[in-house]
Order: sequence, then structure tokens, then C-alpha cells
Amino acid sequence: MYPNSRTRIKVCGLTQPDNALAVEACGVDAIGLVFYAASKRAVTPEQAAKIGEVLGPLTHRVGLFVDPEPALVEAVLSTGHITSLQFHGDEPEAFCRRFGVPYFKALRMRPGLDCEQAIAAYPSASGFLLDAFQPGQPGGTGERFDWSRVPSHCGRPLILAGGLNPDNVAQAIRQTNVYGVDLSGGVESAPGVKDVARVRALVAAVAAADAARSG
Ligand SMILES: O=C(O)c1ccccc1NCC(=O)[C@H](O)[C@H](O)COP(=O)(O)O
Repeated sequence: MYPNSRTRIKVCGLTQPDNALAVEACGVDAIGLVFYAASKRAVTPEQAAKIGEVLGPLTHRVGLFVDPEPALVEAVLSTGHITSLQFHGDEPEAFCRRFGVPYFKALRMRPGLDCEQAIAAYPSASGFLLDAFQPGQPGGTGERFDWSRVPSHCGRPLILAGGLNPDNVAQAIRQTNVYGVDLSGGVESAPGVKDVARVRALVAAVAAADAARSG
């Protein structure tokens, strides 16, 4: 387990500045912006810059990629609005670290994946996002995976994703003790638009789970 007194929250797949501002105001730690053209939540570097401009300086802005061309990552970074990278495809470690920006690696929990071995292959990663595996769908599946597969003693920050929502996130935190949680579809009202009431409920559920854990 990675030392953690408060579960960090990332909400992924924002597409509109006003919506991003409202989500930030709920008290989330990080906003995810999807730079994967096939996603229904995809944004361009220009749209991302407009979202980045409205957010406060202490909110992380994560740029999410799936096996990108380096030029796309560089174009996104050149906006100056991205604070960390999330690689959600099959990118090797050398590719992930070449940009010189903190990154975390998504691991899709396919059957038979040795999670601890996969983690060991990315010594330069600042953390790992463990997501559900659905063939042909790299992320944002809305599906859960078996949380008993989350390693309990790997010593690296782990972010749990896949099918989380305000109703099941407390149980997920109790069971896995992860550093952070990442949600998309479970707090969404339409593709790329987050339901602010659901995000508020998420933040309250995480705070209650953390309080129960420390008390
Ligand atoms: O959200 C997408 O459309 C997406 C597309 C391709 C790769 C990754 C994608 N999202 C990644 C995320 O970080 C999601 O938050 C994560 O997969 C969980 O999604 P959900 O199950 O909908 O909460």
C-alpha cells in the first residue's frame, strides 16, 4: 500500500470549460482530458487550452493518450495547460518517459495480467491506473473488474478506475485502499458532460469513506 490519508479523485473526459469549472468546484483533485480521436469524449489541444484557462492553479490537468504519435503529445504539452500524462494504450516505458513530464500508466486488467510484473516494467511512472479490460475498447468502458486483483503491497500509487460511481466508490475504497479513484461514465449526464450533482455525491462518498477509515 502507498501511504495515503485522503483518497484523490480524478474525473475524466471533460469537454467543456463551464462544466470543468463546475466539476472542479465540487472538490476533485484532477481533471482528465482525452486526446484519443475515437473517444466520444475527445478534445483537441485548442479545446483543452480553453478548459485549462478556467481551472485554478492547484487542480491537476491530465492529458490522456492511447498509443499516440509523439507529435500529438508535444502539441498538447505546448499549450502549457497539462500537468501530467496518462498513457492508456500499449506504450512502452521509454516512450512514456521521453516527454519529461510526470505520467501514469493505465493497466487494463485483462485476464491473466500479472499486475505486479506490469508495474515493475515502468520504474519512471509516478503511478498506475488500473482499469477494466474490454477487448476493442481502450477505456471509459463503464465496467468494473474484480477488485481483489488490486495489489495490496506494491508500494506505488494506484488509481482505481472502471465502472465506479457515487454508490459503489466507498466500497471500492474500503476494499482496495487505493491512492486515488478515477471516474468517467458513472458521473456523466451525456458523453463528455459531467452531472455536477453526481460529482458532488462522489466527493461526499469519498470523504465519508476516508473518514470511516481514519476514525
Ligand atoms: O473515456 C474515454 O472515452 C476513454 C477512451 C479511450 C481510453 C481511455 C478512456 N478513458 C479513460 C479513463 O481514465 C476513464 O475514466 C476510465 O477508463 C474509467 O471509465 P468509466 O468506467 O467510464 O468510469
